[in-house]
Amino acid sequence: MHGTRVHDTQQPVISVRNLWKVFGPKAARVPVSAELRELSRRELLDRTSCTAAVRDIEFDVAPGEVFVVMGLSGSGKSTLVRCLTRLIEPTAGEVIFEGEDILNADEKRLRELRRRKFSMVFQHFGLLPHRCVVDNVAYGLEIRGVGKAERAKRAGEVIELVGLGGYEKAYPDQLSGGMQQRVGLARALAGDPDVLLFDEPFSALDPLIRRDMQSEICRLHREVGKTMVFITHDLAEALKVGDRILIMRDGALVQIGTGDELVAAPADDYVRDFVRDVPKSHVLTLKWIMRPKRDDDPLDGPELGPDVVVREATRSVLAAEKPVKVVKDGELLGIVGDEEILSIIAESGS
Ligand SMILES: Nc1ncnc2c1ncn2[C@@H]1O[C@H](COP(=O)(O)OP(=O)(O)OP(=O)(O)O)[C@@H](O)[C@H]1O
Repeated sequence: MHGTRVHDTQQPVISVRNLWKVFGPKAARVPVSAELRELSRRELLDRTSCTAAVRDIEFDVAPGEVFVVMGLSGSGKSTLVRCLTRLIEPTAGEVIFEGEDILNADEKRLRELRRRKFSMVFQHFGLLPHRCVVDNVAYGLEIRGVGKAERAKRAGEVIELVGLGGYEKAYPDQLSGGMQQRVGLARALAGDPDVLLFDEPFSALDPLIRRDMQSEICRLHREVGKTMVFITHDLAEALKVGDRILIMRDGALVQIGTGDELVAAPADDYVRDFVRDVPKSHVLTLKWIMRPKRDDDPLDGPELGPDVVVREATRSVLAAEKPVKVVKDGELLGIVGDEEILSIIAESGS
């Protein structure tokens, strides 16, 4: 969802600092021991019978951002996201939500936060089988004590929003997987939470339906602008829905960046492996491929911005008789000619 960028001046919705989740006996000693903290996953398990599922993670999520957490199976994605609402109790660290450290919240406050501020969408929908669509969607509102007429009105609105108008009285087993997940989405949106958390929501769906649902998330995000934290192990999905992507390995943070940053400048071989098959021309923007101006460059060619995706610029660069100037706020940042474009296209295999 390009275009929504993080602004440094905005107060983050979620700030995570030095977060650890260790499973196993006497887990709390691990984050505070200079020696144990440094052990590899295997060494830690052998020495202490503990698994550090989340190791010293830090990040901020900006208002309205779609923040993706990605990594191979077992890298700690689900544990990390569950720690954000204390569905899993963190071992150490801070989770600041709208200025409040929720690790200090008591049970009552935590229940309130989960009911009003966060909503989670799971891979296996978690719908109530004996309730029709509208009653599933309204369930959270019912628990909050919202009156019947208001529940029905709000449920009707979000059912329309996710494209399920007409199915209000259907039961979950009468719906396809994609439609059931739309019900899951409507249910999550019904309570108007500040943050939506998605745990691999589309992994159980057929590839075509999955693609539709990814587009649906982009559309919903444009329409409602909610802050979202989205777990996936699929890079194409991460690139499609995410403003920024956090890559995890063995519980630790490897890199955080926008899709083009990860593809252009992977932090290590693990990230490089993830992004290897991404068609570069679809992700990289002109700022990554431009070269410095040379003295003999004609400067009366067309202008394009640094954030134009290479694929979108290809036609105009190749059609232009002069090299294209990459310009932002009137400043010449660099030059892109046929050579720069063609080398990226060749690498992309597209
Ligand atoms: N309750 C638990 N007790 C002990 N170890 C656990 C527990 N839950 C998770 N782990 C371990 O923590 C690590 C991270 O698991 P987690 O499920 O967070 O990874 P993931 O990246 O979400 O994987 P997947 O994509 O397969 O769901 C794994 O090694 C897992 O075995």
